[in-house]
Amino acid sequence: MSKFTLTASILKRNAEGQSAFVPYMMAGDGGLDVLHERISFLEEAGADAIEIGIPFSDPVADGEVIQEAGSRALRSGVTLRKVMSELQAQTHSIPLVVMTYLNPVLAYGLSDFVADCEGAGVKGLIIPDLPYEESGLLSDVLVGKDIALVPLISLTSSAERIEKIARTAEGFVYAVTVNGITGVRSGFGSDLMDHLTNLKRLSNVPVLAGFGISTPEQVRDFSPVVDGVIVGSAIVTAFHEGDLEKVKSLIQAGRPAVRQ
Ligand SMILES: O=P(O)(O)OC[C@@H](O)[C@@H](O)c1c[nH]c2ccccc12
Repeated sequence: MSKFTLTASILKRNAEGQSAFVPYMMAGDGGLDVLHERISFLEEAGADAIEIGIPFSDPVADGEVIQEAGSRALRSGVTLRKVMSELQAQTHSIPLVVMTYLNPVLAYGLSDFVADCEGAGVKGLIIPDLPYEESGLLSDVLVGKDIALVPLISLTSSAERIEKIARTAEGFVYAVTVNGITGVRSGFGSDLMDHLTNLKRLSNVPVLAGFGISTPEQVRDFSPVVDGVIVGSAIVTAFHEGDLEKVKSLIQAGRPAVRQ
């Protein structure tokens, strides 16, 4: 068993012959009041971990759908601090992965942030603007904690860099499937499956694909190649429109998948 709860949750799903599913939701979209309800819904629908986005004023990696969800949350006054205290108020058994840009974390204070994550059931962090070379800043404070610092690997990284990041990854490897920002895509590059197979070979932790995956068919296409998928924009849109059946069908799409 891995030392991280986050990894164990993904491996457990894979051990059942199924692909893991990690939905992304924007904290505070629809109001902070619905945060716990949505987490419970995703957990009951079969998610293996939940990526919780923190709204931020300058979300450089986010596409239109996530940006708009972030703006809605910001307009209603949602901050990292408010999300953390809401998460601490009621914990869930599903591992939570907080996705935030670095600035709000620095403003919060690194060690306060990590302590509050521990009290909130946060089992992983994704910080897209924290480069691998500077990850020591945070990993120093995470030593001995059950909070994985999940790295993103982009398609344009050099082979050397890919290898280094994959070998030292914690929690899982977030394999970014497209060049560019988050959001719905109709197709993927032809070399993508080779790239993902290579990442799986190099990595000691599960490899999850994310960016541009928005339909049950796409979820199914990825499930034989990687250990799971991350779906953001499609989930955010479905919640915004109140289409809970769509959320369920995305989560169930890779199951039962026939995996080797
Ligand atoms: O929305 P998509 O294309 O399904 O991609 C997932 C993505 O939204 C989520 O993981 C995410 C939202 N913002 C990010 C910033 C960087 C990396 C990842 C993310």
